[in-house]
Amino acid sequence: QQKQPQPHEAEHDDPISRFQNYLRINTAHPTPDYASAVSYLRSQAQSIGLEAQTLEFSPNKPLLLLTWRGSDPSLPSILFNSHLDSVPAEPSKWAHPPFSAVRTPDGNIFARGAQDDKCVGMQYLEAIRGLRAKNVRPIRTVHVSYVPDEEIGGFEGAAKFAASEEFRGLNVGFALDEGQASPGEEFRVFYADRSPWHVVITARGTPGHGSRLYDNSAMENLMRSVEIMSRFRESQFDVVKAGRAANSEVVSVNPVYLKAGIPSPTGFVMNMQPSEAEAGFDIRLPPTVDPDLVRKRIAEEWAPAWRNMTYKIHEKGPLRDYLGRPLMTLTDDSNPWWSVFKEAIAAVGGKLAKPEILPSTTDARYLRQLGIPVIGFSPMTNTPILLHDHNEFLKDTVYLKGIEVYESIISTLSSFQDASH
Ligand SMILES: CSCC[C@H](NC=O)C(=O)O
Ligand SMILES: [Zn+2]
Ligand SMILES: [Zn+2]
Repeated sequence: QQKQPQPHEAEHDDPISRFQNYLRINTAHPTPDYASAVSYLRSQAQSIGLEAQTLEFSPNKPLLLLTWRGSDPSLPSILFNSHLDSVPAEPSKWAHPPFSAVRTPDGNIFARGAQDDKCVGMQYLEAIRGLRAKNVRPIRTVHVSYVPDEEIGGFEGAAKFAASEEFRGLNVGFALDEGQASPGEEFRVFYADRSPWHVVITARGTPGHGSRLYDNSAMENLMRSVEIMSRFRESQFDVVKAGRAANSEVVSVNPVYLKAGIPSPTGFVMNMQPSEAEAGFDIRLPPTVDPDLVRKRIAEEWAPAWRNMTYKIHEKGPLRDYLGRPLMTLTDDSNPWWSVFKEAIAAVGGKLAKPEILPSTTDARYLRQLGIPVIGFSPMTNTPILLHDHNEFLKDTVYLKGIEVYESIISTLSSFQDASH
């Protein structure tokens, strides 16, 4: 029987309280409190006996790196990554305040970040705490990183970390990063992310009186593009609805803003047709799609110059690794890390779902860009997918099971010996 949450729960020192403490630090954008999060995690690392260093690749954007030294530091290390930041929350839409980390009588812990991804960040630490208590000593060195700014692209966080001398010095052979919750019994695993493009299309055209019918207005030009893009969106979605591809295996094109009109003190001028109109789209490309074909489609169909359109493609991160290969981690027996990972899951009675492409995007892409194999994984079974949603929560028993899963993963991976890896 769970007790009602009490304000003094933060004083307790058990895995759930420590998770709640981390969740209560407001690291939501646009003003994430990174300093408090890093200071809390450093104190946890110290109580476990891990080495800690804070790196700062951009001012006020600290990155915490913890290290559990292995007995054979010549072997490539293993990295467990998570991000410090969260997306914002609208408190009025939540049943419990988003930074209260309230635990309800049925064990659900409500907080922004409970699934994305403060759970894994703390579970890594709890697993290491548990292993050290059992006197396990890793052969490979284990690193745990807490990076800023994942939710806004990772450009000042993981991207700079991956490009740094410090990172090169870690000699990372394999990494784990966040995944997504699984509503069923099987753990979901992700071998790739989709790459985000933010695309802005702008139409120009003839201005004129609101009563006139004429060709080539900016609005007409923009709306024609929006129709064409909507049709493409539908065609991709149809493939998913027909069961021929997963959501994350097609190109998603979603309009996110429309901007046009001539402002007036009371809203917009209603009897003038504007000379400029703009729309913004969130586009996601699976690694299996040729980006040049999408570029061509944008240039020729979605924003053609002959319809007085211009466009900007903001590519948010890399699409290929340093050898020009799509950013995918092999999940077959040719990748020994994958086999060892599978073993570790089976050892705690876990079932793995068929590996998937993540519909969204994580910092894993910056590591895969370096050729490092990365698996996206957040051990949450029987859990609704609530990342970025209202009332994000994680059940206490699911959280605790995840610690056990990581104990198995960390001990198995860190004791894996193979001459060529
Ligand atoms: C521009 S990169 C954005 C990264 C972000 N990550 C998680 O939600 C996402 O939108 O997928
Ligand atoms: Zn995340
Ligand atoms: Zn997120």
